[in-house]
Amino acid sequence: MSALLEARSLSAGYHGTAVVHELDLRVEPGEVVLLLGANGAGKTTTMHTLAGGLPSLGGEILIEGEPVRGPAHRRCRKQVGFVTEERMIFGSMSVEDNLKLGRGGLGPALELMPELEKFLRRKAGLLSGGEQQMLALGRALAAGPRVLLADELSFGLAPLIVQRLLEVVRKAADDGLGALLVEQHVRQAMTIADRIYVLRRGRVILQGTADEMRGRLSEIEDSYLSGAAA
Ligand SMILES: Nc1ncnc2c1ncn2[C@@H]1O[C@H](COP(=O)(O)OP(=O)(O)OP(=O)(O)O)[C@@H](O)[C@H]1O
Repeated sequence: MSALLEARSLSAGYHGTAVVHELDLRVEPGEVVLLLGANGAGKTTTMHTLAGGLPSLGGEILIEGEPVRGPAHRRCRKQVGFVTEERMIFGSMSVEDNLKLGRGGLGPALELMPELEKFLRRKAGLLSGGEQQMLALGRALAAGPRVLLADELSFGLAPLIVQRLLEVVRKAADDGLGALLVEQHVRQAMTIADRIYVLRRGRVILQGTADEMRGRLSEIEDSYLSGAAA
């Protein structure tokens, strides 16, 4: 069976110079997959390339078994949702209007994130960082993507909010979504993850199930995720 999202020997980078080399990665329906690595390992470059914001420098990206090449809007049509730490919301618009702008509309977003109901008339820019990210994630998931790419979804947020955002992603995966997450909150993210890839200098140096990795978490953090290991 085809993976929802697959990178085959993907090279990615800037101005023709690869910083991610021959990456092989799969996300299956129902899976939450973590992409980990120290600063500069190539996680964001990988996510932007998979999302279509950066052209790939080699290899293939397949969505539901079909190779994709086009720019980001073409990939969105292929049902890839993308959320980043930059909280893609319209700050001067109300929460309600932000949700209505999403392809999924208001109802499904509120079902996913009932917390947003009490803020509907508030300008999105006045919400806390965590509430803004709930808005961005709720809107992205309400659109019903097959794949969610989330780059530092919970950057700078309090643990309780991080837990809530991760729970929502887990629930969506339980309903059939495939999610690829880059997360600084490694221990928390591991609690909802199925599989993990660890990148170092743009190459996968470790991969396995979350169960396999959980027992080795301290070692993984010391060896691969510290700044010095980039
Ligand atoms: N716009 C850019 N132009 C040129 N090189 C870049 C650009 N953005 C990132 N890089 C380089 O690409 C490499 C990978 O960076 P990337 O941001 O993908 O890593 P990362 O794993 O996401 O790190 P971090 O956790 O710090 O965000 C780094 O060497 C970085 O300096």
